[in-house]
Amino acid sequence: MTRQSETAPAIREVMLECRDLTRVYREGPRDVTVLDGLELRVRAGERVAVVGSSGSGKTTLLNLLGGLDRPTRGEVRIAGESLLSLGEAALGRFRNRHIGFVYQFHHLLSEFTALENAALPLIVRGQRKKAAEALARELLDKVGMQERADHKPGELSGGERQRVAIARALVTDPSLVLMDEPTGNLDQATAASILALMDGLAVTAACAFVIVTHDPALAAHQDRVLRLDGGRLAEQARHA
Ligand SMILES: Nc1ncnc2c1ncn2[C@@H]1O[C@H](COP(=O)(O)OP(=O)(O)OP(=O)(O)O)[C@@H](O)[C@H]1O
Repeated sequence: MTRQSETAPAIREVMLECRDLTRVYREGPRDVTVLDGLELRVRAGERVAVVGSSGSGKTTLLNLLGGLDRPTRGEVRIAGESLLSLGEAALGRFRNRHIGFVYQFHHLLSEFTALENAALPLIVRGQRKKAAEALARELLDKVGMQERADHKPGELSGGERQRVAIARALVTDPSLVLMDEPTGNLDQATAASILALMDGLAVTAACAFVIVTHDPALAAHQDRVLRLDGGRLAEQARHA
């Protein structure tokens, strides 16, 4: 007799969990509740798209998931660790260790080359420059930036800078990648190669992805599509 574990894929660990996540902004005399008791669970290797109208709170949510902002109420746990329990320095180390960011403002360092920018998270982590740059070069190859690895951000197009940011986000082999319109500036062929790279990482490295997008094709490519509305997430589609 075949055991269950030999036939069914193992249920993977929860990599990201939000409970009762609430963010209220104070605007003069009144409070604006943007996220209101939001719940979310993303497993290792799962890719989730978050869609929603402008102003629905997608950026607010990404900032809370990445520990760039603190919730008014509720909590975010990543790889079993509650972000609220971490002080600023520990949070910085935790981010470097577990989270890859691809946000719309790439914040590449202008005086460094594409290669140096992509290697930076590993250098910050204490890895030697040569080893860090070898890994960064591999990632730049995968995003089609091998020819321009020695150029500085000012000498790159918007889409090229975006690809360097993607390489930088993935170079640390993160548990969770948070992306805001990751393929927005890219042509179809380049976007397709980035999606293939993400698919590969979800499978081989069990990386979890949360991808904010207005692009229906990018959303439809993910395992689940969640819609942010009224401060909470509701499942719009499930493809897995
Ligand atoms: N620091 C802040 N102080 C007060 N209100 C804020 C602040 N940041 C965001 N908001 C408000 O919170 C709401 C959600 O903003 P957010 O940027 O998260 O939306 P979004 O879904 O990412 O929008 P878009 O798709 O247009 O980028 C908006 O009404 C916005 O004006």
